Amino acid sequence: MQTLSFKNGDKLPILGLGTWKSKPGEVRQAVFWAIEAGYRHIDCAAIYQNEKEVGQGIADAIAEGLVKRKELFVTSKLWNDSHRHEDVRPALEKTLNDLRLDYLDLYLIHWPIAFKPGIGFATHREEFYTYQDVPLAQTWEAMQDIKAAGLAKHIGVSNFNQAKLKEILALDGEKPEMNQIELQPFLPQEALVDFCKANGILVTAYSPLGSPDSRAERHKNDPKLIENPTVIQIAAKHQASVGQVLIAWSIARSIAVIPKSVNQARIIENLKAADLSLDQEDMTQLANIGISHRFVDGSFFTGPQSPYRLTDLWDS
Ligand SMILES: NC(=O)C1=CN([C@@H]2O[C@H](COP(=O)(O)OP(=O)(O)OC[C@H]3O[C@@H](n4cnc5c(N)ncnc54)[C@H](OP(=O)(O)O)[C@@H]3O)[C@@H](O)[C@H]2O)C=CC1
Ligand SMILES: O=C1CO[C@H](CO)[C@@H](O)[C@@H]1O
Repeated sequence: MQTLSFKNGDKLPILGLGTWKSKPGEVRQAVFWAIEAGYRHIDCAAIYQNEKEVGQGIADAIAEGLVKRKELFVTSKLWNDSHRHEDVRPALEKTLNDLRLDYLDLYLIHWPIAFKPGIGFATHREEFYTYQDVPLAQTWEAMQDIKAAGLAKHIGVSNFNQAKLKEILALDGEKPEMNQIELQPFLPQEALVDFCKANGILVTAYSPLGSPDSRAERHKNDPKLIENPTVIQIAAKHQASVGQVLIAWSIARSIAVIPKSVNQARIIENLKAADLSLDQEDMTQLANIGISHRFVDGSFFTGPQSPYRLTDLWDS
C-alpha cells in the first residue's frame, strides 16, 4: 500500500478505515475484519462514542497475531468541549484508555470551535466559548505538550480553512502535520489542498463516498455522489466499483482517504481501491463533474446562538 511521509520519515498508509456512525455493536467486528483484510490505518474520534469498541477490535486483532501495535496507524480527535489547555490531556487519556493504547499515531483538533466542558453539541449561547475565551493558540500549545510527552507521535487539525491554518503556522513551535477535511469530487477544495501541501501539511479526505448514511431530514435533497453518472461511467470503464473510483480519486491526488464501512464485503472492496489507478481523462472528467456540494456543512455549529459563523470554517 502507498504511504504518505511525515517530516521525520514516519509513514501513513494512504487508505484507512473511517468509524463515524459505525455502531458500537458493529465496529469491533468491522475493525477486526479491516485489519484482517490488510488495513493498517484507523480513523477514530471521541465524539463517535465508539472508541471502546474500536479498541476491542484492535485488541482482538493483536491477540490473534494479525498485527502488532507498531504496524498500525491510529488517529483520534480532540472534541470541541476540551479545547482549554487543562482539558486536552485528560481528553486524550480517555481516548487512549478507551482504545486500549498507550500512544496515538496522530491526534487532531476536530474543529476550530470550542464548547464548554461536557457539551456534546452546543446550541445555546452559554454553551460555547469564543476565540477570546479559548484562543486556538492555547489548544495548539496543549497539543504540542501531548506530542512532547510521547502520547501522540504526530499532531494536526481537522476542518481548518486557510485563515485558521495561517493562525497556527504563525505561532512559534510545532506546525500542524495534518489537516483532515471533506474531499470528494463534488468538493475538491484545490486551493486549500495546495495551501496545505505548500506548507508541509499532509491532507486526509473524509466522507470520500459522500457520506451516504446521513439520514437527517436536512440531507434528504443532497446530491448522491455514489449515484453520479460520471462516477458510474468511470467505474464501468475500469471494471471497478463506484466506491473504488471515489477512493482512488483521493489517492491519485496523494491524499490519505478513510472510507467508513461496517460491511465485510465493502471493507474488502474499498481496500482494493489502492490498486486502482485513475488516468488523466478520468481525473479531468471528475474535475468537470458539474456539481458542488459539501456533505458535512458545519451548520450544526453555527446556529443563531453560536458565536461562530460558516466563514470561521470554510474559505468559500
Ligand atoms: N474530521 C471530521 O470532521 C470528519 C471525519 N470523518 C471521518 O471520515 C470517515 C468517512 O466519512 P463518512 O462521513 O463516514 O462517510 P463515507 O463517505 O466514508 O461513507 C460511508 C457510507 O458509505 C457506505 N459505504 C462504504 N463503502 C461503500 C461502497 N464501496 N459502496 C457504497 N457504499 C459504501 C457505508 O455503509 P456500510 O457501513 O454499510 O458499508 C456508509 O453508509 C468517517 O467515518 C470518519 O472517520 C467524517 C466526517 C467528518
Ligand atoms: O467527524 C465528524 C462526524 O461526526 C460529527 C457529527 O456528529 C461531526 O461533527 C464531525 O465532523
